[in-house]
Amino acid sequence: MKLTFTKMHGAGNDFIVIDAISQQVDFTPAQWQRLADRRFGIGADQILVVEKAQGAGCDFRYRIFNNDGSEVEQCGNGARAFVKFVTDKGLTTQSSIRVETMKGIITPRLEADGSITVDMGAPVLDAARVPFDAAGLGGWAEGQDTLWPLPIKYQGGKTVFVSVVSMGNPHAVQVVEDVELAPVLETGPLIEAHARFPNKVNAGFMQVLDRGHIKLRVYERGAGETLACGSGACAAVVAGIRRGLLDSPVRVSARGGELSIAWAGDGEPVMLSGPAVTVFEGEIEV
Ligand SMILES: N[C@@H](CCC[C@H](N)C(=O)O)C(=O)O
Repeated sequence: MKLTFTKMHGAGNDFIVIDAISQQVDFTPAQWQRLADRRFGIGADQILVVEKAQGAGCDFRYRIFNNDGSEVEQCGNGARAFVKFVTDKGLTTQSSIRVETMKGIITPRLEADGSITVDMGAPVLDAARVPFDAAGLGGWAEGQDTLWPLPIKYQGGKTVFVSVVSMGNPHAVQVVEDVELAPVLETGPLIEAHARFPNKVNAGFMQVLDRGHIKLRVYERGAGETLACGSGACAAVVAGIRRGLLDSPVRVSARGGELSIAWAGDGEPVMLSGPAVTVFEGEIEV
């Protein structure tokens, strides 16, 4: 069958976006993997699938697949691409859209100036619900946050200290001195697959430049290091504010572009803003 798609990105985090309202889309993990493959397929960090809403009061359902074929709960940069896609394709005329994801409802909004802001919902800060297995681990308080020691098999054995946050999907965030020198590619996979995270985890490396500006790299679960991670930016800013290092709003400089995160504190939703760009449209035989 022939599948039409749109190639998009948000700050360099790239997506294949598929309209599954007008097309039959029911692929295996191996097929998703092949579509996202940069040599044998179209190439992308994630595939975003736009479907009709299932529940009342929602406008669409939004499914997300990592480039390893796994289906996941959340994608912040993807949510902005999603809004641009449904708007450009004439699937909605609303500026505020209620979208079902695997982990709840998110509410992205197309602003009058064309920028897109996503209400990502309130972060989950209870370690067990991230999920993170803290049994027998001595975490300690820093500000309102808890830092957890995570032993990893790197350079003969190292311990990294992480904040754990769920933005619908799990994140482990550590503060590093210089993000460009941080061993993201070496330790990212070890943190991603650490036994303390039963669903695996996205590993964030944050350098604090000042109280309103961070540099961030994220080794994404199921996708490797990407040029930006929206939910990772939210998790890093939440951890930084709770640790007493940052004040909202925070500018997040990723390798692929800039994001802006605002958060009023525990129980409040995290607001994510940033770009969404269409690169090309295409058709592929699946
Ligand atoms: N790029 C994303 C997150 C995509 C999902 C993530 N890799 C996971 O497995 O949780 C974003 O912008 O949030």
